[in-house]
Amino acid sequence: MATRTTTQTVATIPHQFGNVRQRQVYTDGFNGRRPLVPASSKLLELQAKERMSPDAWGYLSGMDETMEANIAAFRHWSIVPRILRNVAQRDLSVQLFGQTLPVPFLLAPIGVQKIVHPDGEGAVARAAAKLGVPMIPSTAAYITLEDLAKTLGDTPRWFQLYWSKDPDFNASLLRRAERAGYTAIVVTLDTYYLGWRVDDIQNAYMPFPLYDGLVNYLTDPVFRRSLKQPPEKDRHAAIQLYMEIFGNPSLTWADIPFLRQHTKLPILLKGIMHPDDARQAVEAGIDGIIVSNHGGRQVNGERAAIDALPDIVEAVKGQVPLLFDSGIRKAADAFKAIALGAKAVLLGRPYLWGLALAGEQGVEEVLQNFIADLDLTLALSGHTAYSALDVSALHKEPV
Ligand SMILES: Cc1cc2nc3c(=O)[nH]c(=O)nc-3n(C[C@H](O)[C@H](O)[C@H](O)COP(=O)(O)O)c2cc1C
Ligand SMILES: CCCCCCC(=O)C(=O)O
Repeated sequence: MATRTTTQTVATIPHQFGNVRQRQVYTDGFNGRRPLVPASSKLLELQAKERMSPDAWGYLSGMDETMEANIAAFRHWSIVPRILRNVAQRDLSVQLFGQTLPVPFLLAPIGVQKIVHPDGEGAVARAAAKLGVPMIPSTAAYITLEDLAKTLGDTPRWFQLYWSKDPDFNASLLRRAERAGYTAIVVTLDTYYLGWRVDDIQNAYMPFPLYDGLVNYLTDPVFRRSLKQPPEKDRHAAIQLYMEIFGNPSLTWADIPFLRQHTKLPILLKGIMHPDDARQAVEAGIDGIIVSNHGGRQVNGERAAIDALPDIVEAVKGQVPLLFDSGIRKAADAFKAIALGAKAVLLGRPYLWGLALAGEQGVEEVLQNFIADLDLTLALSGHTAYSALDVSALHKEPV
């Protein structure tokens, strides 16, 4: 099967993938069939919007101002290609926490994916596993972290923790993630409340009453013990408890040791936008930082994430790896974030748009396109490895 061959190609020779895929698209025309998803992220977004229910679309969009700013701000930097540098052999891999990731991106944690497609996270995990692209399942997934781990097989996986008000439940999730072979913990710190999302309010839409989206809670022994009746007997009480404990606005830096006490895995904090917070994270012994404004879904009017990255790079001084997300729509965005100092980036909404359009295969095509674009962008800019990029590959544009 043509797609299967491509898949193996990515896993084994990622440095040539851009050309391979381009040849496949131009000469074989995907074995005579049209692509399932557009290669253009703008078209991908438009088609996904047409396919999705207005409620789900509103939820995915979140807020407008910062989301748009995230994308526009990539224009503050441009790539300056170099020539005659022998770029015939290229390396897309990056080393993180002792692991080699085949490509410099991971799939961002995104909750409640079944609102987009009935196969939800399962389809995403299968596509990720085919291509060996690392995935970060959300606490708020529709499929348990254990089942997603089985689907992912050898593909690197990190677990995203929503740090709830119940310490025993948090400890239980961390234990489960370790047992299920996750190799890092991503603690999201910008979502103790959901932001003021006007589309959801207008549509009277919030996905969290969807009982099925709480499987990591419903299957957890600690969560179950806190209920008077099993959730299967009293769904309402389970949902109430979930809503009560989901976010913890009382957390402070003094709580960070709790994480260390309950996991041996590398811990990354997601949602850092201020250099002082980055410094404090390093002082607290955190292993990595994800510079992110949650895709502009939490604080409308917030600074574009890519604009926050250089100051954080400066503050952290290479003491721990930095990752980046919020607004990555094409390889050039990833290239810029990595040249500015991120080790790797998290891909967010675009893979959900692929999911909305064509399930597992849609996600797979989005990822293939992204990898091919990454490879060609590297080659045509005159570089051979993402791990060796630095800010000299960019020009800062006057704003
Ligand atoms: C629908 C949706 C749900 C999300 N759910 C989570 C989540 O469960 N946990 C989390 O840490 N981040 C979550 N995020 C944020 C993403 O991890 C990531 O930060 C964001 O999508 C990046 O912005 P971008 O998609 O515009 O590139 C979600 C984002 C979206 C769009
Ligand atoms: C149904 C649970 C909501 C989890 C939060 C998902 C999220 O992070 C988001 O931005 O939305």
